[in-house]
Amino acid sequence: MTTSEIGLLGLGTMGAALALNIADHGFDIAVYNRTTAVTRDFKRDAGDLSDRITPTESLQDFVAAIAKPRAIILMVPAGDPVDQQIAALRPLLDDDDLIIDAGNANFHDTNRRAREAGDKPFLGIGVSGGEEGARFGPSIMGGGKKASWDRVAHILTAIAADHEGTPCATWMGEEGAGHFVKAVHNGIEYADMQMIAEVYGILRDGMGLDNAAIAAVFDRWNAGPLKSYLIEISARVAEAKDTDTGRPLLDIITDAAGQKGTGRWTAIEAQHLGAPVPAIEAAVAARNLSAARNLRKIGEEMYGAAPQPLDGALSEDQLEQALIAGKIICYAQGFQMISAASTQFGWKLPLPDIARVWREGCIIRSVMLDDMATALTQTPDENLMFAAKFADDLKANHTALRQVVAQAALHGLAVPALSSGLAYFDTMRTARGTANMLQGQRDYFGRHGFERLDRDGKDYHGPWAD
Ligand SMILES: NC(=O)C1=CN([C@@H]2O[C@H](COP(=O)(O)OP(=O)(O)OC[C@H]3O[C@@H](n4cnc5c(N)ncnc54)[C@H](OP(=O)(O)O)[C@@H]3O)[C@@H](O)[C@H]2O)C=CC1
Ligand SMILES: O=C(CO)[C@H](O)[C@H](O)COP(=O)(O)O
Repeated sequence: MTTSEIGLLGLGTMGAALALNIADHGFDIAVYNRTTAVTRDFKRDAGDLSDRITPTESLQDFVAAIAKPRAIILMVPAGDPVDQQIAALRPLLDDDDLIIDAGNANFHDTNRRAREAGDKPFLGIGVSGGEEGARFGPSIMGGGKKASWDRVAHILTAIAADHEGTPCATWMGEEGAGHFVKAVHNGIEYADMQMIAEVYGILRDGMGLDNAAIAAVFDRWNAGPLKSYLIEISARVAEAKDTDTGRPLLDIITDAAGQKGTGRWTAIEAQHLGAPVPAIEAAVAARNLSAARNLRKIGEEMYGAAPQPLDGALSEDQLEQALIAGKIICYAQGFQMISAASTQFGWKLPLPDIARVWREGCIIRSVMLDDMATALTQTPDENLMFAAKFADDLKANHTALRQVVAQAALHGLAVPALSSGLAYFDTMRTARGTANMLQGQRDYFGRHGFERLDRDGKDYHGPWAD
């Protein structure tokens, strides 16, 4: 039997698309799936690529079909399935065979698995782009030993998205570095999506636009500074019709958002790192609250429906500007978090390269990331809000963000991520804040002490100390 250059286990949405992508780039691939019928269907439906695909129906046959030293991609749900598959595979493998977890693992799990693997090669790679990205060019964020990355870099860079000749696949650092960067990517994704959804709510409830008009607004914005995959697909979602009923699809989708955990992990980790990402945290909270549909129904019955028409208080241009400002602020938070993690975990995460691999292939790809890559190349650890290009953009657009948040509040339209972004902006441009009151309170009730502006030293107390 001819042996394949690489193996892939888990032919779900992402695994099947990734396997076809690998085959499409000329690499022979062995595949295995827990449910055998899926493997057979996959081979049957692979068309011209079928010759490059070796389907297998047992782990033993799967391993035997891969050339040594082997490289095996796992594309199964994060958590126990990954541990189960590693445990099942390792006894069948040689010590120099490489296992690559390409799902959305929690980076703490990837750290643990890398340590458990010891000298046996193991990579954790974040893959973004959804099904289409996986099939035709995802963004890939690698973590683990550099030597292991180098063994498969020719395949990963070949299948990755391409931005003007540069592949969107980069090694980020040791152990869970790749999965950490993917988690922050997803956190930014949550905030970006939430801000778009909030603006959709204003267009719908505040301005009374129908779905087709909203799609047209998003399409128009997609030709300007907001040009991005998420704005583009928001237009497609807004204009879609339900194939069964012919009704606008958005009107029949339940207003409760799912989540698999990456946004929540980002918010939790940001708290551990002391690197605040409040827009991302607001987006995670908004998803949680979206699930509380029964409570929201009770609230509406009790208080009356909040959203009120804006009666011309806001223009579409102001909404566009508010989204520009909000987007810069949420990316600034994400990159600050990556910078903090880089120091905390000793990873030396390449911030400009991270912006570069996000320019194509991934869900948060946008024209803005090009300028972010340039800004981060000049000053990698600087808050993007202070980079000249984005400072200019924020100066031009923050007033609109303020007006949108203010008018939304006055008219009962919930905009938690935009509000949080504005509060972050205002906090970060206020040299004399209000935490002096917090320190006074802490000292009053707990003798925690405070610093003074007019003297050196750390442990002063107020007159209540006696
Ligand atoms: N969908 C997306 O847009 C993206 C997903 N990801 C991540 O990629 C990974 C895979 O996601 P996706 O392809 O969407 O998931 P799917 O649910 O479509 O597919 C899951 C695959 O894993 C297999 N599987 C599930 N549980 C086990 C198990 N315990 N042991 C062995 N095999 C198992 C399934 O096999 P079977 O056919 O037998 O059920 C199936 O092949 C996840 O970590 C996800 O978070 C990353 C980026 C984007
Ligand atoms: O990683 C992804 C995109 O980048 C996946 O689509 C992920 O499932 C999205 O997260 P969630 O399911 O929590 O919305």
